Amino acid sequence: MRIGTPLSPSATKVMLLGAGELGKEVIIALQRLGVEVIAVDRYADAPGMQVAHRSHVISMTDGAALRRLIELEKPHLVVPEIEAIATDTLVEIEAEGLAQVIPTARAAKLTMNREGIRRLAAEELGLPTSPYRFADSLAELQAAIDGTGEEKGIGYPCVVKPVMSSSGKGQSLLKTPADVERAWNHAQAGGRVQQSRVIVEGFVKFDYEITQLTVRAVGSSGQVETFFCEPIGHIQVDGDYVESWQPQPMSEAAREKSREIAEKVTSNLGGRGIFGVELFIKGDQVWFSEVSPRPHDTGLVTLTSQRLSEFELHARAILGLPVDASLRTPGASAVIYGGLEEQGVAYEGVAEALQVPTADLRLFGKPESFKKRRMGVALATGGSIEQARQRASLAASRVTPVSGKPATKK
Ligand SMILES: Nc1ncnc2c1ncn2[C@@H]1O[C@H](COP(=O)(O)OP(=O)(O)OP(=O)(O)O)[C@@H](O)[C@H]1O
Ligand SMILES: NCC(=O)N[C@@H]1O[C@H](COP(=O)([O-])[O-])[C@@H](O)[C@H]1O
Ligand SMILES: [Mg+2]
Repeated sequence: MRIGTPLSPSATKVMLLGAGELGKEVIIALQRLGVEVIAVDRYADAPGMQVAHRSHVISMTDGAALRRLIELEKPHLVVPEIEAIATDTLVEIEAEGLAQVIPTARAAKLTMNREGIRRLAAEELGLPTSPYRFADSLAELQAAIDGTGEEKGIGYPCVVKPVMSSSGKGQSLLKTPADVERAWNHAQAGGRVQQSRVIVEGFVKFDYEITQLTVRAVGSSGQVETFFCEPIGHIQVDGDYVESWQPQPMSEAAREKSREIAEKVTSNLGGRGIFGVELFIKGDQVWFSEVSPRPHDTGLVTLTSQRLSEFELHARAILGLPVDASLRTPGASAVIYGGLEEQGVAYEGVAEALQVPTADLRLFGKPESFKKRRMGVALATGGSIEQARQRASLAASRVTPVSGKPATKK
């Protein structure tokens, strides 16, 4: 593997499709290795665009626009950073040999839609998952929950999600029949793309949930091998992550099963790169939930807890370079939300946050804040997970997004 000089004919060129907080860190890792990086997203000044060599604003679900851009830029690698992409175009691009899609175009296509990855995991690979059904209308959703003569329903409690969405958008927990219509309407409003189909899943009463970061990278054998990071524990509120820590203590049996499931699903998806395998754990029992064939938001903790963060691991793996997935120290991350709806916000309390021992911050630089938009993250390490979590949460709580408008003179 050789790496060229950016902005010269020898450049090694990587295009990120999606340039949010996760892409920004991947881009920084690639920049450090002397890679030429092109960032793409649906809006200008996305976090990753601020650290890339150049950027483009397009609708990434528009296949023709995506193809034109790839033909123009001729990247060696195309790296999806979000799921809502014209993945059929990626399949074509890969087949035509125009660029290599990370980890594979098929992985991007299957995981863009909850139906693709769920059917692969449960029906083809036989992995344990929550019971599930799909529905295209309110009536079908009700029938999927209640059951029909011959088919048992999912029942209550259950979870309804648009088949294409992320970070909990459009997701509802249903406890009684009175919740069904609201859940259907919420899913219709919350999907990332225009798509009415939903999945309804039986609610898994897990003890805790983890992200099993799994890296497929060239190993000492010269072949692609599988490497596991220590499990990441996390807390989700309304389907969106608010806190994560590493390592999550687990029984030996649950840890082994988690790695087996992660190995099965990632080796089927193939290619090189990092995957975030989401698993629910109860005692020694493990359920597969979903997988991101890319860095995972809960893995932001690895910026402080691992020798190589999940972003550096992704950068190395996709370039065919060796990886080291080892833990450095217990660590934790805590999310900083926008809290207000405004462009160009400012952040107060940064110095106070960084006074917390071991604390670090990432402010993503998103041009527009929404109440529930993730704008930054606090990181901390500690002698124990508890200490790291307390420090990260304290640091996050000290950062306050405020109006960035100049104060008007009286
Ligand atoms: N069937 C279920 N049983 C219990 N909890 C669930 C179930 N499905 C989802 N959850 C809870 O909601 C969270 C988000 O669900 P899921 O990962 O499917 O949504 P998402 O929109 O893809 O989120 P992200 O993009 O952040 O991964 C889970 O991590 C879990 O806490
Ligand atoms: N769970 C998926 C996830 O965390 N994705 C991350 O959030 C960004 C979108 O943020 P936005 O919605 O604030 O634009 C994505 O670009 C990615 O970095
Ligand atoms: Mg998830």
